Amino acid sequence: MDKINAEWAKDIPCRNVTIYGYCKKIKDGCPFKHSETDEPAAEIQEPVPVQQSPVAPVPSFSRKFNPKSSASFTPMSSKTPELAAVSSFERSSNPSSPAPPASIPKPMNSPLASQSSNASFPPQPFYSYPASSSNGTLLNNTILPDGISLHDPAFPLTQIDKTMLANDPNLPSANVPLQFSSSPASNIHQQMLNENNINNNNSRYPSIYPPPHSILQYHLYAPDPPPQLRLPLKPNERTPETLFIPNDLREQLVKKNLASLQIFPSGGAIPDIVQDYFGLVPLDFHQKEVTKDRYQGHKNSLYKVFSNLDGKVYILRRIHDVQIMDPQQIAKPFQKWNNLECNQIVKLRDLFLTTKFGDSSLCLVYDFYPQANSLYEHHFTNFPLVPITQDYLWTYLVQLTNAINVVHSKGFYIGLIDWDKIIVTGDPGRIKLSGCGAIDVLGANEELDLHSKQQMDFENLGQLLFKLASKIGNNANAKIDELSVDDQFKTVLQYLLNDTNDRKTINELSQLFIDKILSNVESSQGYAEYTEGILSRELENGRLFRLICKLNFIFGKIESRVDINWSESGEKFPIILFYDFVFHQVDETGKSVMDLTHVLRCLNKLDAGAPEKLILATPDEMNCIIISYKELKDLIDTTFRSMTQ
Ligand SMILES: Nc1ncnc2c1ncn2[C@@H]1O[C@H](COP(=O)(O)OP(=O)(O)OP(=O)(O)O)[C@@H](O)[C@H]1O
Repeated sequence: MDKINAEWAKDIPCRNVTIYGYCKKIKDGCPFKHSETDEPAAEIQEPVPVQQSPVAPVPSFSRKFNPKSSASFTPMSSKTPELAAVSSFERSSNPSSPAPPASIPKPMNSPLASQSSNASFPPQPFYSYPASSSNGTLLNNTILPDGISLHDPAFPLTQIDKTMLANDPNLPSANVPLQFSSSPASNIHQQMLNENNINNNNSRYPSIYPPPHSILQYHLYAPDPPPQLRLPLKPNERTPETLFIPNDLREQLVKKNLASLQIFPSGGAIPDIVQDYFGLVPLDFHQKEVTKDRYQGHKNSLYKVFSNLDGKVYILRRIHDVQIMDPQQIAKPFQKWNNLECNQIVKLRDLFLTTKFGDSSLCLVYDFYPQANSLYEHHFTNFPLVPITQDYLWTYLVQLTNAINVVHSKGFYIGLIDWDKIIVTGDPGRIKLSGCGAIDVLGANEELDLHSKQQMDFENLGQLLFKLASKIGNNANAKIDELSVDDQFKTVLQYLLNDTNDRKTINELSQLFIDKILSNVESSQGYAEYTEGILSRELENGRLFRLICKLNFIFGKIESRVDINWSESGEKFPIILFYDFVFHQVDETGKSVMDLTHVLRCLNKLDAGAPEKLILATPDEMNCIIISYKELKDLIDTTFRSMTQ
């Protein structure tokens, strides 16, 4: 920053002009290039409408636009409600059609593309904002497209943003409460709904999902190198894997997110909207032949769907061509299964009849578990195959016994326990019964009394475990005694498959493997602690990321190079020194020191505003400042605030 000889700057266009339309430092001798016509913003003329159109009177700016000072900044003013009718703001070469809204400023003071004052901008980024109330107060839990929370005090809104949000007729008004879920997927969903409102104000549903910028690119993360390529670490060095979430778990979670966000081309035989659900993606792509009649002779299909009520992802099972006259036939099973709380049963969320598929279809909506496979697929068809072992058999037995216990204690029965109808939702061998409730609605097994139906559950469980056990060592057609499992497991199978005993109870059953229940509790607890530990490693990432963003917003701005406040005697100079102190440490030989612990320690103290003092020295070590983290924090906050006003 050579302030005395500013010759180098004379050919560089002034950023102030680019951003604000004028340079307030011009009178103080700003050394950057200004064109002759540059004048203070107050003199900028009111925007002149290009033409009066009955559809959309859109202002066009004849000069460089200065959103800060221009009182006429009404990007989507409520005075021009017809603007909403301009669908998707496409560029049009037709002179009689309304011009697109010109020069809408980008959020967060990003430079306007001011080279052409009539340039139109793709509206999407601007309108992906969540709603604001009329006084500009933001609703809670809203996020920017890049995931920065708008109500985060670290990122107060600029006046431009507030004006834009407050005046935007495309955004829902403050009195329409928006239901934001805390899940990222639903935030994205809400954002997408807002985006869609631009394209078609009459539609409540989005046409594009997910918006391209929200697709997670997990393959862009560099994987850990193979062991032979790993560099030996010094005692104080750590690999990212030991500090942050392990790669395989992260990839697994990212894939789950991707699976949730998956879309299917609209049109064709699949309706766009079914009741409160949209974005149907067919799920049952597996190649297996359906040999069983599980739904009283009715065909069935499975879709992943988005709910328009809460933005979450669900699965929708459609049972084709069902005629139900009595509403109670739907209401009663729904109440039963919807109220059931059991970790081993996929929750039924909704149940309705619809004609959207072209027939009278019964639709059952359940929780969606991304990347879940059926037990059969998990162990016998999908790649990589997970070999079935006796440990798996025990854990499945424990979990399914719990499911039967919960259901029987409520006074009903499961009816369907099969390896196609059990999904594996995660480690270690976590399973859930899916598809519960359907046979109740269809009135299957009506000839049986409750006791017989419940006894059928024990038998179904026995048959499932027998089929699984016979796959260990490939003992097809073997008898229980010939299976490659231990005697304790054989005893359980004998109990479950004993035709002569029609008084089986959960108590008797669980006594046969009480030790396995205890070890199951132990392993579940261990896994919970492991995941909690990983979660705690990631705990501060978001906060520190926001802090680093804040520092970077204010550090190294071109204007600061000519601003006296940032010079060695200026009040902002400690920020420059602190930035160097955190990130540009060198050892006594001048070699860079990259110590993550040092960075984290400094940033944490800064964030907390610790009273601890530190010495900040200039690179030539001729000057130094003693300052506390608290003072630095205040200085950085004031600087950041002044930039955002
Ligand atoms: N709740 C769920 N969440 C996520 N994926 C699921 C869920 N339920 C099922 N799936 C996936 O959908 C696939 C198909 O399930 P489905 O219950 O239709 O099995 P199926 O063998 O086709 O049964 P059916 O004979 O009833 O059609 C499963 O293999 C599983 O991968």
